[in-house]
Amino acid sequence: MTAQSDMATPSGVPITISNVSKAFGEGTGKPFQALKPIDVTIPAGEFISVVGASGCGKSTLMLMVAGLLKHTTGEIMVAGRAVREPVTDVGIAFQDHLLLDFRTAFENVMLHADIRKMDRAKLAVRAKELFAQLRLEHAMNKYPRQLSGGMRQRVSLIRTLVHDPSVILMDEPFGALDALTRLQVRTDLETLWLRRRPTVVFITHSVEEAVGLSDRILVMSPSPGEVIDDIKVDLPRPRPIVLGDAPEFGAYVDRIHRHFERLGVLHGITMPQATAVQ
Ligand SMILES: Nc1ncnc2c1ncn2[C@@H]1O[C@H](COP(=O)(O)OP(=O)(O)OP(=O)(O)O)[C@@H](O)[C@H]1O
Repeated sequence: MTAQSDMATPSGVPITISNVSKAFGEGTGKPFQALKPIDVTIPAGEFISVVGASGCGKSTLMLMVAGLLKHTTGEIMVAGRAVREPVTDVGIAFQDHLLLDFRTAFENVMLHADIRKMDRAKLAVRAKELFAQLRLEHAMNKYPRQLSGGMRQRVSLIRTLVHDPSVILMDEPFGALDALTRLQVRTDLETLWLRRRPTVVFITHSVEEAVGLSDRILVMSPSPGEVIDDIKVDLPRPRPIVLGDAPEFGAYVDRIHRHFERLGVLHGITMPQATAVQ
């Protein structure tokens, strides 16, 4: 297990979200308040997850941090600079792997060389290193249609990480995977994150996945979303691939489920009082 003090120096940068809200359709006479004001400070190198009911505004928040959507109020700072346009030192992953059919896995990863005008030889070295770390060397020269869903998503993960961005934004990246593959990719992500510690904002519907991966979890209320709990996950790393049996893990999961039950997002939960984290 890795003590906090033994972990790699963060390559990530801090993110500050101050009084940030979002209303869609402003000026139409019928604006829709998607997010209430949010205040969150994310230190460099932290892995933070956001959980909440469908439609509570998780993706909206992520897109605003990426500078791909304008916030209605407040200020977002990434590495001390106000976000007013798309952030470039970032890796973004979505539920859909978004690989190009006509490029091999390797050439999909190398897209950055074309788009970001990066040194191709240097990027290729890093790409091969990541393919090896994820045990995917055999897939490098295959086309997406020749790969399984899990392999495609891992190639997409490599593409998200290959340029070593300071910030990684992931929107339900494992949502389309089967349960077993999901466990494996989660563990792979933690391994890769521990090596360089970029700052990660990870959106998931899986409370277990959030606890398995995060330093901290933001719990959001149903729409219009606001942060109703900010939980520090004090568990050693690397975390085991199957977390279910550890009582301290279950206590975090229970705490989040209880919020969802109180808010009417989940119904009929009966959980042991003894393990609840306060
Ligand atoms: N461009 C838009 N115009 C109008 N409303 C929008 C727009 N984008 C999102 N919304 C609305 O804002 C709310 C928040 O959407 P968002 O996609 O951020 O939720 P989410 O928590 O990520 O949901 P899910 O978990 O289902 O992906 C939803 O009610 C959605 O319909």
